[in-house]
Amino acid sequence: MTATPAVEAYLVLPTPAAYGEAIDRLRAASRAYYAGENSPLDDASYDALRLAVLAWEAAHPGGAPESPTGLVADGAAPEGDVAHTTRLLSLDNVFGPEQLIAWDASLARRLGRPVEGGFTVEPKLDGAAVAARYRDGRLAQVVTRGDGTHGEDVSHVVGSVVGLPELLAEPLTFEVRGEVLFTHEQFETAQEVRAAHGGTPFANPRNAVAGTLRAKDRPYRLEMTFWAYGAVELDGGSFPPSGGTHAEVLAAVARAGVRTTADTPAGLHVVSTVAEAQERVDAIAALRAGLPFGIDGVVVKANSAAEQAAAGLGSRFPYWAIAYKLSAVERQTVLREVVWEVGRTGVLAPTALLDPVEIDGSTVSRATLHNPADIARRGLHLGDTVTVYKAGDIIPRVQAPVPELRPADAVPVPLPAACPNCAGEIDKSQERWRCAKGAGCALAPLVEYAAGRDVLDIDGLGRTYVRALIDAGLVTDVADLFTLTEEQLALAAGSARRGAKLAEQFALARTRPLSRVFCALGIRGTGRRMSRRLAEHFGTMEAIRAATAEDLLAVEGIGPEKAPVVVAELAALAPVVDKLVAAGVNMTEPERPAPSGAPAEDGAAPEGGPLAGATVVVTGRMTGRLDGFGRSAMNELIERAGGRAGSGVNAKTTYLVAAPSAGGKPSSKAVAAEKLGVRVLTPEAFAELLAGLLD
Ligand SMILES: NC(=O)c1ccc[n+]([C@@H]2O[C@H](COP(=O)([O-])OP(=O)(O)OC[C@H]3O[C@@H](n4cnc5c(N)ncnc54)[C@H](O)[C@@H]3O)[C@@H](O)[C@H]2O)c1
Ligand SMILES: [Zn+2]
Repeated sequence: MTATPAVEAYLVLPTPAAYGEAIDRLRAASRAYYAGENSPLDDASYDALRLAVLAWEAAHPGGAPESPTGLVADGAAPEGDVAHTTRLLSLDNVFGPEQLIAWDASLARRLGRPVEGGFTVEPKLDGAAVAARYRDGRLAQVVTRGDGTHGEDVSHVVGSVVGLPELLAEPLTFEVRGEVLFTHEQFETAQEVRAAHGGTPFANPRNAVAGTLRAKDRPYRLEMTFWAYGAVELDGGSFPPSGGTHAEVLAAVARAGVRTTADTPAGLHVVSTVAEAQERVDAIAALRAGLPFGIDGVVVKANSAAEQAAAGLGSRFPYWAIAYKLSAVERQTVLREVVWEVGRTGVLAPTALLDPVEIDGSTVSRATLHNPADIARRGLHLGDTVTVYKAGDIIPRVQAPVPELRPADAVPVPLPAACPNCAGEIDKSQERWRCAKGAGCALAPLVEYAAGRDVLDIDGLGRTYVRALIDAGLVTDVADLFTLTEEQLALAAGSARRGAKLAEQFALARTRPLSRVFCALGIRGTGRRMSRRLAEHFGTMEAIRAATAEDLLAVEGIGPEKAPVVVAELAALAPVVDKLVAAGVNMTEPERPAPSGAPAEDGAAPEGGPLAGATVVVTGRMTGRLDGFGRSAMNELIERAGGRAGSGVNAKTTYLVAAPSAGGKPSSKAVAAEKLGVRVLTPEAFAELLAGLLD
């Protein structure tokens, strides 16, 4: 897989007037962007416009002395008064493999020979550049990039940036340069803290960094993270040692106690040729969706300090480094409508309908929203231009509105007054609203889910039969499934033969473990994993029913908010559970044989187990003994073996379980695993490892 170019379609500016207008738009966008305000353009649109301006300038040399394209931050960064030790520059971009090769060739022309010292490849962290000055081991000052020669003093952030310690173990004096950003987790927290203080939500993590660096008198502090990608001498000090390579400088910085790009899950890689660099770029691109922070590209640098010095600096960027841009994962589009659907547990799920927009290789026209409180916190209006985020195979989500672009007739997103499914009352006691009928409201999705392979596994009971049974009034809750006669089934299934087959399946379904039966009930917050934990902890349905909210707190993942909800909903479902018991459905969880050594106490994840301490990522269809194991069955298996199931391959992954793909082309996860030296196991080999658990 090759990382796809971010911008494929180039705009063409037809007239000098269009060119002038484009420059004005760029400048206005940059001013907002670098000040941490909402830009009227998303990055992809900004980049496309900038490329058009560059193309016009190339065709009309000397035409525009006032153009921002040659300046750091388009000359639009807020003015600062702290002089940089040496200029702190931006990076030039490439958008594809050919351009990377061309960059290598241009570097060779500057050096008068091909690059000999090799290259480094590291993530392009999507935050804001800062220079942090350590004097005698103490963090003395933090300065923004500004216009590249002068930046703003933002030392007020000292103490709230992970990776940038206030005190080093040794009394070193030097300046470290790197990126400050909000990890996804820190960003979520930041949004909550900000909302709690009545602030408007940040449009995205990058924008939040720019704003947070500049905000000196906020009543709250937001934690951010720093990773260094360079260091220079300060006050004539002798650190970092000169003459080394880029990788050596970062290693020295790391030893001093400051985090570097090498410490990120994407890592810092040293390679000899630009072809190898391209492979690393692709590998990091494949990791992107699973990274705990945003990246907008991959940076390739000449590793040798001598070659860096020989290549030199331009006005806007160094010639010895290049940013390989990845496609934007965030775009702006218009929020047209919000639809509400009732899920299997009766929860009302809002979905945003958007003007279609291309993000990360697919067209997005729907995105998830969380709940009414969250919609209100974000201040979303119908008609708003909103930022939408999507990476890899995650479900697109609406991040925030751009209030500056709100049309006059925009209205706050209307919230439903009645259940959109049954028109009944809504229970608003929790942040996630729910039909007062609970799982009883949306019977079809509940029964379809219950019949699914990962739950009661009633083969042959698909959507159509479920609807037919409900329409005929034969099924009014999940328990009714088990009292259906063969004749009734035959009627719904359309033939006696199929009816008999279904009856056989129902007989099997009666024997499923408690965890699956419990999951079929549709209690809020009890998906497959939570149902399994509950069943393993209590052992029998009777014990779960007898449990108080306090008893439930002993189960991992159940907190004081969820516990009473589970107790109340289970109590409300008493008639259904009684009917299930009467129909002879199994109500116990089989004892798990403790895999090895330590017996599993209270059904908690075993301490030992063949996968103890391991993180396992699974991709593709399983084969051999694991044939038919879906994602949740695999996760269950991994957890039972004492391991942790991961979703994306990164440096912490122990194994990737992947069937060799039919076309012979490895999946992006397999490519990433190979680059990171993660062991790849076939489903057969993995089954072998867990043989004791599969019998
Ligand atoms: N939406 C808008 O209105 C708007 C306006 C201006 C700029 N932008 C976006 O910003 C980009 C240009 O901004 P820029 O000039 O700040 O450059 P940039 O952000 O594209 O690249 C340079 C920066 O990358 C950062 N960086 C991250 N990881 C790095 C690493 N490992 N090594 C070295 N540097 C690393 C540094 O902060 C450096 O200053 C545009 O391509 C555009 O996408 C958007
Ligand atoms: Zn309802």
